[in-house]
Amino acid sequence: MPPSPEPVRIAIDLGASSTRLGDACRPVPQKVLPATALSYHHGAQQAGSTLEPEAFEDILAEVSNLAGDFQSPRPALLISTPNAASASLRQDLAELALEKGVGSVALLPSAVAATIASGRSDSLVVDLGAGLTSVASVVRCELRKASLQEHPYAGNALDEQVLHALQHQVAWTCRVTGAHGGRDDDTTRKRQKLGGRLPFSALRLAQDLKETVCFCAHVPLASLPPDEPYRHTLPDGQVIEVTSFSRQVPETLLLGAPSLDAAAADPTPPFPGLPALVSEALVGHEPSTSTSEVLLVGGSSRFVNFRDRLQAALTASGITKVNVLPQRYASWLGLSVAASLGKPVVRYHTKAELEEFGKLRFTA
Ligand SMILES: Nc1ncnc2c1ncn2[C@@H]1O[C@H](COP(=O)(O)OP(=O)(O)OP(=O)(O)O)[C@@H](O)[C@H]1O
Repeated sequence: MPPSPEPVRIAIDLGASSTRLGDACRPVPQKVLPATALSYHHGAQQAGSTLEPEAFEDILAEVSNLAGDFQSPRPALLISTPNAASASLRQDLAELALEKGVGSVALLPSAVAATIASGRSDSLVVDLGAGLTSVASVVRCELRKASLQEHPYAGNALDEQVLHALQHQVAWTCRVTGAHGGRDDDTTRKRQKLGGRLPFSALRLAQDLKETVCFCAHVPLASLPPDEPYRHTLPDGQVIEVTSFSRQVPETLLLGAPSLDAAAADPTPPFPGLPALVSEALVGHEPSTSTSEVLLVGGSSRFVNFRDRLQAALTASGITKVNVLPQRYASWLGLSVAASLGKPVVRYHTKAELEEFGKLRFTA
């Protein structure tokens, strides 16, 4: 009998801003889907959040496209997600994938994937994404849970800071509800000052501004004199002044920020700043490993001067070097490498296990 063919291995990197997926043999994702399973709001990444199976349908449809179909040989999935906050989310996706006909599933915390992408087996990973900032120690390709620090202050929160800074400068074009409370109506578009519910276009504009005009000052902002006003023209021709927020917004990653929803019934805690998170993580970090270096990943770490400022801020914690990976999607690359390494880095779970225990039992 001829040996059964190897299953196609598909890597899925579930992020808050997008889902990256593709054939795990390739070093870059074949598809980048806009965020679906993890919503824009960081609230969806709180521990214990669950999602309806429909939230994963477009992801599984893409897996089916990439693998040909779910029949023989059934694809093997390798899923990377933020480290702890969305544990129930990755469990849901893994179990649903097995029920839909995927052959086997493995999970890799994103800190482990980033470590593997850097060519190491140990590191202290600082990941600044869209929904989550996390610091985690990885030893011999395993996440040290005692070290894990996560906070929902990341790229999305910075977008909200930019919006807040713009609220007295910009009139937004947005859809308003029709006169009879019906659904949004193109004919009732009006210009209105920012307030109440934010139009998605406003958040998108804030994100673009953050990525293009915001940067870190080369030394702490408090030690610098006020800068000259700088004007920027928005796509609709409005002119705004950006100096009031362009350096302040990324600075909050280092200095910390108050709770964004302090008035809510269940507000998120204030963000203590990255140096404080790293100090906390170092308490659970094994001293035998590379304690003097940090691996910095995630889209929100890409501000000009940010790496150097972080390195300077971490010297008090004994960190002498902050390394960055040049790849845009470092954890996807790590998944791809892990897929080729196989065991012991990756442990695949099957439907038989799901049927026997009623739930998959992941260690990470
Ligand atoms: N050049 C840039 N400067 C600042 N921020 C950027 C830049 N490029 C991307 N970002 C921000 O990075 C974030 C996306 O990063 P990333 O892809 O690492 O997140 P994710 O993996 O989807 O999210 P999470 O890790 O929270 O699940 C977005 O908030 C985006 O605006």
